[in-house]
Amino acid sequence: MRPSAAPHGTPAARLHAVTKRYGQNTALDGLSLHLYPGEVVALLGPNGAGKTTAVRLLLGLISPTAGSVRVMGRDPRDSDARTRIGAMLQVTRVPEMLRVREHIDLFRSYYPHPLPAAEIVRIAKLEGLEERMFGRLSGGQKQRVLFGLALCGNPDLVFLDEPTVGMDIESRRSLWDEIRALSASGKTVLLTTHYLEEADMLASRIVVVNKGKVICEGTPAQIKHRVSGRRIRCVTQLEPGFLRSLPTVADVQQDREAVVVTAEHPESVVREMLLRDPGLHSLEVSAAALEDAFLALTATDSHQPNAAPQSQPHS
Ligand SMILES: Nc1ncnc2c1ncn2[C@@H]1O[C@H](COP(=O)(O)OP(=O)(O)OP(=O)(O)O)[C@@H](O)[C@H]1O
Repeated sequence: MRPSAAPHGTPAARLHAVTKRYGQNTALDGLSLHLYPGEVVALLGPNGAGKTTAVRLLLGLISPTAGSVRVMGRDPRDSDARTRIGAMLQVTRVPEMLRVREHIDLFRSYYPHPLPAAEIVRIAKLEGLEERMFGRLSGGQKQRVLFGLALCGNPDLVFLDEPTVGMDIESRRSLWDEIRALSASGKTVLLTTHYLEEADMLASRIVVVNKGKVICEGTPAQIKHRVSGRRIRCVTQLEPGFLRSLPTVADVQQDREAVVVTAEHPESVVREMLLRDPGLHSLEVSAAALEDAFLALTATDSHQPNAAPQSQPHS
């Protein structure tokens, strides 16, 4: 079972009331984020929300304008902190002409207590690829190498930025298993992803960020619960404006030829829709998904720029 969303104890890493400005642009606005040992935390948010900025601060690559950043109780630029962190970033570039084995050996040499190379090969499923040049690997294989390199120093804290981009379903699922194994062994994982299914499957806690602030956090189930109601999906001639006027309808979205209506009481909404449009077809009613919750949360926040953050910071 996954841990609860209310961890406690000493955080492995924390951002406390952090503001980060780039000139006039406020990327993070008083954001607090605590990561506890054994957690897989998914940081979600629309483009430009501040996710990368938060990760770059925790990696010590940039400094906060205000607030404090700590990794293992230290400044993240401190070498003791840095050697306990592993990162797989979208921007990670490694020489194309080095072989996989050479990359692993090189990365292992940066750390005082590296994992054995064979262990990296096993965890990242690189068997048979050791002698291949990095530049000759497929996109998904490159991702697996970068995952392996992030683990070379046997880190306590691992940052994974969109780790399964470009992977086929089998590789994605096997990487999820490895990420679960990392957290089961007490390591802390911070994951950013645009695949909400990935956050749903992996995260013990989801932190939703928008415009540099935490707008919501909790287990995937708690986040989904924030969107009460269910999803009605069907193909209909009825106008979105009319659908929005029906009792308990919270949201109406077009999805290709279908319309997706979120409503507290789908039965009465469906009844009314069928009455008004006898040609309505392809009807499905399902529970709200994480995607619905995410869209509803970030949309509400966009409409209310001064909405109070709803996180529950840990002291
Ligand atoms: N070096 C920089 N100089 C100026 N502005 C920046 C810089 N880096 C980020 N920003 C701005 O800060 C805000 C947050 O950016 P950030 O990259 O942290 O968002 P993100 O949530 O990671 O987005 P995405 O999902 O698109 O990667 C954005 O408005 C971005 O344009």
